Amino acid sequence: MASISHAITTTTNPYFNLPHQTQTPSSILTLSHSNSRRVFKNVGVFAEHRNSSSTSIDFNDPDWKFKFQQDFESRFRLPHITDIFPDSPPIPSTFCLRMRTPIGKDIPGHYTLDEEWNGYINNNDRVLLKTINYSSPKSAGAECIDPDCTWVEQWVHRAGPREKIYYKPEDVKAAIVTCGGLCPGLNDVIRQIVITLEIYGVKKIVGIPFGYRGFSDKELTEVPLSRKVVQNIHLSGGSLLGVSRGGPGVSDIVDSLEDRGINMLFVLGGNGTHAGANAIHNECCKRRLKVSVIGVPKTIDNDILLMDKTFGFDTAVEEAQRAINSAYIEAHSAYHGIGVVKLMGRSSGFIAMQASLSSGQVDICLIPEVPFNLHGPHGVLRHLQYLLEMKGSAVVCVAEGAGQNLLQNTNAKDASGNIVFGDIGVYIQQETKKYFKEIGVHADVKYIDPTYMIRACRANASDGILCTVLGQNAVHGAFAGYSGISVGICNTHYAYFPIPEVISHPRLVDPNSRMWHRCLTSTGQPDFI
Ligand SMILES: Nc1ncnc2c1ncn2[C@@H]1O[C@H](COP(=O)(O)OP(=O)(O)O)[C@@H](O)[C@H]1O
Ligand SMILES: O=P(O)(O)OC[C@H]1O[C@](O)(COP(=O)(O)O)[C@@H](O)[C@@H]1O
Ligand SMILES: [Mg+2]
Repeated sequence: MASISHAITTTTNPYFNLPHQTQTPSSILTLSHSNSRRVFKNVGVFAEHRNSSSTSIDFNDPDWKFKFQQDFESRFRLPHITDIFPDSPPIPSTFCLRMRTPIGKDIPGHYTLDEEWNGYINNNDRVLLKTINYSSPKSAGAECIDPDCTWVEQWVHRAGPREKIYYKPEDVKAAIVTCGGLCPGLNDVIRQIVITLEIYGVKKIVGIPFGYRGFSDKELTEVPLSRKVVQNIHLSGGSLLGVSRGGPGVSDIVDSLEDRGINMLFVLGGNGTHAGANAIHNECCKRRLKVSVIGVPKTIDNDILLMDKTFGFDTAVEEAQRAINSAYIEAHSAYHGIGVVKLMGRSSGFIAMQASLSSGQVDICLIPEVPFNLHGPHGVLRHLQYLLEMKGSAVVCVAEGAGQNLLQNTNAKDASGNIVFGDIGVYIQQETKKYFKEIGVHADVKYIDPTYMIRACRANASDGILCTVLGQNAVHGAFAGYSGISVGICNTHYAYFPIPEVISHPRLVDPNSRMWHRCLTSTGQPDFI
């Protein structure tokens, strides 16, 4: 309901002051949320930054912000091989862009065609991690550090080629391994890593087959990689090297690295794989091995912290919306049709949320982060009945990890230790059929499970670019001497992160975020509690 109130807007920069009714009459129209049924939970909680150091901050200390930033800087410091080998000499980079020096040397302010310009990243370059200044902890999606939601700058390390490198290309044996489930773009990243390594001058490049398992299984042999081998692999989905879950322990993997003489390891995988990569890095440090371990986050679930998105996610959403479209057409063409689509998303509902948003054909979106009831006056089934009455058909999009409390716990785990979920899609399908039968209303329920179809496809253009940049930056990070790091996109820039910071917990959809609110606005669904 709209209500009249008197308010004064405050703004610090007159040039960016948005025109507003407050600037003419003194009374303005503000939107009251008194009608809203939504409960805004966790207001003021910084979703991605919950950590022991920041929760122990004494905000009465006038220096708290300075101390927080110091702590942040040390947490985001990138492990470097000079931590173990302080005398390791830096050498001039063999990755050279000088042939591509900008022309127009006579134009003032432009670099000249001499030593000055080379296209390298300065080690002190930083990327701003958070770009919104929330003026109130009650702002939708506010991620706050202190109770007043004060602006605190948080900087992470910019990714890219450095002027000095810590490996002679002729001494490098690089290996690539792809672990976990499939994800669109794996081949694009493999390809770009190989191409960039070759540009640095590396000759020994191998692929480890079938994830970490390839380090221990004697029947699996290394795959020699070169530009020629990888030239066209991005034209198809999957992974040239194969993937797997489970596999040997960290100690066995590092034994294998030693035996094979591998000193650069590129690990493509999700949070499990990254936990493994970090453990491999730590073990190499313990054994005093000069090895760079670099992670490239791979997961259609998009559940890695601090990044705009992970590669393959966009493609998965695009494919998922095709399935939703089919469900919509089926439902819309049937008398009292209901389409149910189950999408991946173990603990995070990003695919379901984004696919619902992009398709615009979903009436009910269910994700693991938001509890719901199926039965009862506010349950999903009652709303489906309402939708059939009002519009004759309905589409439900459910993430695989949603509503697990409604199912029997199987206690089963996969080879990597991930919980095997009950099938929420099948359950919703069955319960829906039962419900409408019981109330004597005809309902034609169609269930679509496109799970493996959405991750086995080739990367789309946007993911193709992301993969290319991530692959290149992974190699730059290794040559720069970093280890135990991961590369990601952050506010459209590329950054390196210490692995523990991006996997401390799975990234989740924040039910207070604007994106989830937008999804709810789009579906028009109520709360199901
Ligand atoms: N905490 C961990 N420490 C070491 N290795 C791990 C850990 N969790 C998973 N792994 C290994 O990482 C690989 C991939 O993990 P998984 O959870 O299946 O996929 P993802 O990396 O996509 O999350 C598996 O080979 C698994 O054994
Ligand atoms: O059947 P699989 O291969 O275990 O994969 C299923 C899992 O793969 C995923 O798509 C991605 O998981 P990972 O990021 O761990 O590879 C999950 O959403 C899903 O639970
Ligand atoms: Mg995982």
